[in-house]
Amino acid sequence: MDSNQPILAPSILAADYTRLGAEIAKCDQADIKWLHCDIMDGHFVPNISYGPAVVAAASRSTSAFIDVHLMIENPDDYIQAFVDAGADQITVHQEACPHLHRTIQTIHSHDISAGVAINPATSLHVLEPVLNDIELALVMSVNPGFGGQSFINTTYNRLQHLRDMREQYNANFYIEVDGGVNPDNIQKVTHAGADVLVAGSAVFKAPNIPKRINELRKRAQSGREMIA
Ligand SMILES: O=C(CO)[C@H](O)[C@H](O)COP(=O)(O)O
Ligand SMILES: [Fe+2]
Repeated sequence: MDSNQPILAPSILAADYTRLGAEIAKCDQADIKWLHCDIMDGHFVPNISYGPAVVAAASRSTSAFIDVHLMIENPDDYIQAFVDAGADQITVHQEACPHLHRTIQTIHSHDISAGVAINPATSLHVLEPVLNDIELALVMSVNPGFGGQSFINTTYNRLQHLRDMREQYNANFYIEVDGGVNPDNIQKVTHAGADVLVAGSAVFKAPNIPKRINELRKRAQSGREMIA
């Protein structure tokens, strides 16, 4: 973790796929640092999104950090494919990994960052064994599988709790939040402790994408400044 500024990570799940390069170029106009790619397999989550070919295309079209969120069963089987597609970080779900340390080690063996995600109903305590091994913890604020869902309000307390756990363990990972982030709640989300904000619909359904990104970032920063 090397930034004190909140990071906005647009999720291309909500982009217009007929013009993906142009949509990403609009994000680059607002100088995005991270781009979030959502992989869904129809098993771990009840929806299918896209695979490594789309991640490779996205990666070729921007110099942003490619943040891959695997909502799939048996993620170990696909790590190599997403590394080859240009992933700078791969996040797996704790719920999909019976041998979590091994999966994290496999991701690290490719010299990229490793993240672990948890669903809204999963206890934060499952992260304790790996808090000192990861670069990112992803707190889902919706049940994964679809864009455009409403933010679950219990997430605020979970973010505060995870921030306390990070301090207690003297750990150094980003706290990312994903699902239903919008201009009305983003300030409260960073105030609760999130460092990285994924936003799909709030970015790509906006009439002016660069303007919306700047608005979200400004509000995120003001929430961060409210932390004592
Ligand atoms: O992982 C995800 C869904 O499972 C997406 O990253 C998330 O839903 C972003 O979309 P939105 O901002 O529209 O909620
Ligand atoms: Fe995601």
